[in-house]
Amino acid sequence: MSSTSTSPAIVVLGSLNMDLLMRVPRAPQAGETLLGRSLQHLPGGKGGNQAVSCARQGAAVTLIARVGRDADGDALCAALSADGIRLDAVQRDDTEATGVALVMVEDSAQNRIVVIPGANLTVTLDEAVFAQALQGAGAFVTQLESPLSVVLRAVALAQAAGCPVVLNPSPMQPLPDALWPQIDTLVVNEVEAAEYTGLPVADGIGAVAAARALMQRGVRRVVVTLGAQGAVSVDAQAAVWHPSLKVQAVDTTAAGDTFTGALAVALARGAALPEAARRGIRAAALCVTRPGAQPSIPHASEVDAMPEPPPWSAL
Ligand SMILES: Nc1ncnc2c1ncn2[C@@H]1O[C@H](COP(=O)(O)OP(=O)(O)OP(=O)(O)O)[C@@H](O)[C@H]1O
Repeated sequence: MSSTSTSPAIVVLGSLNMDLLMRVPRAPQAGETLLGRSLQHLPGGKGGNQAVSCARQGAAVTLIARVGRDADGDALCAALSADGIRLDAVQRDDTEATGVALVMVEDSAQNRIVVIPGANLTVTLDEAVFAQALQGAGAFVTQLESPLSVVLRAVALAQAAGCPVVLNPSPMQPLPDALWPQIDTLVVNEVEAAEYTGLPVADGIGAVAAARALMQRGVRRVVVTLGAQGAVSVDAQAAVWHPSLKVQAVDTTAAGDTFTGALAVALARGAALPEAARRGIRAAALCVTRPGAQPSIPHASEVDAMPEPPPWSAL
C-alpha cells in the first residue's frame, strides 16, 4: 500500500499554542541566570501538532480547538490553514489569550516545557458540527490539553458514531474507568505508560506489560513510545518492539505528536498496527532532526524517502 493511496478524513480535538522556543546550552539551576542562544516564535500545541502531522501525511483534517482573538491566534490559524487544515471549528475567545508554551531546548536536545493554556481551557464541543465532521472520518484523534469533560464527551460521541478513537493521554491525568473501552488505539510515552499502570517501563519488555495492563481495562490496542529506543505496539495479534532509526537528534519537541499523527493516518488507510507504528517511527525520526514543533513535522514524501526501520522483534 502506498503511503498516499487514499486521503482519509481525520478529526482532531486539541490544543493550539504559540511556542516560544529558546535554545540554551543547558537548563539553568534554581537562582542561576544563563545566556541563551536564540528565541523563536513557532506554532505548536499537541492538538495543532497532531493535526499538522495528519495533514502532512495526506489526510483531510478538521480541527476543533480554541485560540484568543489576538495576533498569536491569527498566526496559528494562518499556519494551520497553509497545511490545508479545515478551521471552521476553531473557536475564538474574546477574553482568554491564545495558549503559550515556553520550550527550552538544551544542546543535548532534551526539552523542558511550561504551558500557559489560556483559550485552550475554554474550548467547547458543538455536537452538531462534531457529528457532521465525524461522518466518513477514518479516525478521531485527541489528547488531554483540552478540558477533560470536553475530551470525554467527544470520545464517547466518536465511539458511538463508529469512528475509531486514537487517544494520546498527555499530559497524564487520572481518567475514569469508563473511558478505556472507548479507545481503539492508545498512544503513550514511557512515563505515561508507567504512571497510568503503576508498572516500571524502562524498555520494550516493561512497555509490553504496561500495554497489556491497559488492554485489560478495555483499550483495543496500545503503542508505547520509548524515545530513542523506538516504540512497542501491542494488539490481540502481536506484541512488537520497533527500534528507532539512528539519527542526529537536535530537538525532540513534537516527536510524539508526529508519531501519533503518522500512526493515525496509516491506521485510517487500513494498515495493521505494527505497520502503522513503523510509519510513526520513520516520521518521528525526521522530526527530531529539526528544531521546533510544527516546522519539524515531515511531509509524506519525506517519510517515504526514509529508510525502513531495523527489523522488529516480537516480544
Ligand atoms: N533520539 C531519537 N532518535 C530517533 N527517534 C526518536 C528519538 N527520540 C524520539 N524518537 C522517535 O519519536 C517517538 C516519540 O518519542 P518519545 O517517546 O520521546 O515521545 P514523547 O515523550 O511523547 O515526545 P515529545 O513529548 O518530545 O513529543 C519515538 O517512539 C521514536 O520513534
